Amino acid sequence: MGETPAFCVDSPQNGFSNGFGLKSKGFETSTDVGDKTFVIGGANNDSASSIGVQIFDKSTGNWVIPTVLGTKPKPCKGNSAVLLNEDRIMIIIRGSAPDDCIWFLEVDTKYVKDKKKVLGTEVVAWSKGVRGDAEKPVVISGPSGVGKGTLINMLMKEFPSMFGFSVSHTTRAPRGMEKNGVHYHFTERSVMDKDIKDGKFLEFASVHGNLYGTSIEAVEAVADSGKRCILDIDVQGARSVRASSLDAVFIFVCPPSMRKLEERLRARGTETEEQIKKRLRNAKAEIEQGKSSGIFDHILVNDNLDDCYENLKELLGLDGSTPTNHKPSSKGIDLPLNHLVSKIDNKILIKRETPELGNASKNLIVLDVSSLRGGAPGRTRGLNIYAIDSFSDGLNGIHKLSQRLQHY
Ligand SMILES: Nc1nc2c(ncn2[C@@H]2O[C@H](COP(=O)(O)OP(=O)(O)O)[C@@H](O)[C@H]2O)c(=O)[nH]1
Ligand SMILES: Nc1ncnc2c1ncn2[C@@H]1O[C@H](COP(=O)(O)OP(=O)(O)O)[C@@H](O)[C@H]1O
Repeated sequence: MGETPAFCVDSPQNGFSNGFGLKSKGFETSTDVGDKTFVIGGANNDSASSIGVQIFDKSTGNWVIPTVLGTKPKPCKGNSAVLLNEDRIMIIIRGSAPDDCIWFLEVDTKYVKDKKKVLGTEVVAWSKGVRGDAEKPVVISGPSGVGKGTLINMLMKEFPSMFGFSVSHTTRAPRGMEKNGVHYHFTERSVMDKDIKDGKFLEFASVHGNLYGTSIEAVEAVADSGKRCILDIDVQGARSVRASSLDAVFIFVCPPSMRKLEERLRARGTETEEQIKKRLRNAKAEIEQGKSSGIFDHILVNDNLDDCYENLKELLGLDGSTPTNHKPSSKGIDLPLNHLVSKIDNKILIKRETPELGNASKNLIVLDVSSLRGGAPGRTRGLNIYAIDSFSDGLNGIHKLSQRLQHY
């Protein structure tokens, strides 16, 4: 048997306690989940550009370096760790920018369990926490030629700083105007098969005889740019995403008739006769599934393009008053550098350690984690944050707390 990792607090300068008996020395914290101890902090083993994660398996006495998915937080001067629902650890990063201080390390969520099965290794996944209901990703599906690409282009043109396109991988050949890395990542089948096996895809499906898939990186690249992610994927892909933790808005676009759909496909002139026939055959089943599967939140009929576009904008909450250069709000959290962390029910209390600024300062920050949504891959939404002025005893009980809560 190996030794259980021991972490002790020497002094506040060298380490800190987060209030739960989870202690760190230097820049690491340790959190027990079942038989495993997750040690989080320092730099990642293979790169100094991200925070490290190691697992001590108490049942075997072995240390394990897990496969770490997701965009990772940068190395930091220390963190506090709070276990939530036995399946994810909330990490509060010390000394980071206000929009970069709350992260979640998923250790046993459905997403992580699925990836463990695929990869056959220990897996953890990072997801950054964002306040409130930062705009959900948008999944758009519909038969070939219905106008998905046209509608998405209109949206991206009108709101360039708001939306980002999830660039899929595909094994199909590029069309004349299509650019690698912009419209698709055009890929060899063997490469894509391997990447799928390695767990790099959120979803994939065989569509009209080619393989298509959304990589985790594609979704995270958009989230990292602070934009709302748009996915143009088929119904099978939408079903997979629905079953994932992405927590998106699902929209299905229907043609006004099969005849109109055929006309559009032919007028586009990008497919051979054989490919057009195949796409029209598949369209019938796709429309049936789109309407009856329960996957989609909204069904849009693309008859008149301008009307359909207006309806799409309305669904996405983009009424006339939305500035076209609007960005999804990503207000951060100004955490005091030195703080103590504790948990009461679904509230995480972050108490300033040195309230020398006096009672006028916000001494206690409360993170309400009762309605978290989403998660890896992508963001964890639904964090609610409050601050309390002069709070003499931060751990005095939830009843007192609730009387004093005020919006931050
Ligand atoms: N599941 C899945 N479907 C995708 C993805 N990317 C594109 N598709 C779908 O594949 C189908 C064919 O796309 P494409 O070859 O661009 O043809 P088009 O729909 O006629 O423009 C469409 O239904 C797309 O929505 C993806 O990453 N995953
Ligand atoms: N409402 C519409 N009325 C007429 N033509 C349309 C309409 N919407 C899109 N189109 C045209 O139909 C063709 C197929 O649209 P596209 O956006 O490429 O479809 P998809 O991405 O769903 O395959 C394009 O030539 C486009 O200009």
